[in-house]
Amino acid sequence: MITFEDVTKFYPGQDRAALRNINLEIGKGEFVFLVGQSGSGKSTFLRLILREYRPTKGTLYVAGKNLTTMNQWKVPALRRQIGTVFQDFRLLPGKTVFENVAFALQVIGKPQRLIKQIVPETLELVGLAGKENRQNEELSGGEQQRVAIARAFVNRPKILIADEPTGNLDPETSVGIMKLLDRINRTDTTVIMATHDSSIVDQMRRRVLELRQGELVRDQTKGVYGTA
Ligand SMILES: Nc1ncnc2c1ncn2[C@@H]1O[C@H](COP(=O)(O)OP(=O)(O)OP(=O)(O)O)[C@@H](O)[C@H]1O
Repeated sequence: MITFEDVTKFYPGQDRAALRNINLEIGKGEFVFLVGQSGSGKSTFLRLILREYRPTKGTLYVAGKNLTTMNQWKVPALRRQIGTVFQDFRLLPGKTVFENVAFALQVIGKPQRLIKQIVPETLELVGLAGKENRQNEELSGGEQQRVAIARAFVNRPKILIADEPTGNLDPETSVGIMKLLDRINRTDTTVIMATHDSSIVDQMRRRVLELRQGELVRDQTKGVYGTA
């Protein structure tokens, strides 16, 4: 699903690479944790997959496409196959739960009839049935993150990218969010999650990729957090 072939990324004006000679493959339906200290390159890794940047060197394939050579006009189609979830939820303010999730389908031109069917199904999946008409501001942090996950998943993307999704949540709420990501992963969605949450990585025992100063220093199946 994702292949990095000797990928290096320099930001303009930087003399140290943010990512250096990354080689790895992530298969369909895998669950991968991306760990490493602040500045080790995790966000850069995720942003390359989203084609927010191109590699400076090397080749990156995502969902069968070569992102290094992909034309800019094809990027929206790529991004429709990748759901994204962030630490700070990024919901549309002043909108209801239903509207936040429906919006993701409206912007890609799905008919209203379909939206009325799919949104409630997805809200049920994430444990928010009955809360369709709540405003974001009336939700707990964990509930807001569930809305964000519903929005990311409502179009059934092949890949879900989660950048510190539990970073603003207490441990108990975080466990609920991880159960949800696990459930989504079991639908054969590839999940890549950057995190500093050692207890979650240690509990889940999934593949762990560790970056250190832009280099891949560990690729461990059923791994642990294990970074200082
Ligand atoms: N837009 C940018 N321009 C220049 N340098 C950047 C830019 N974004 C990131 N960097 C640099 O690239 C390196 C990797 O940063 P990156 O944000 O990928 O790390 P990270 O592991 O995601 O960190 P964190 O855990 O704090 O989010 C750092 O040295 C950072 O300063």
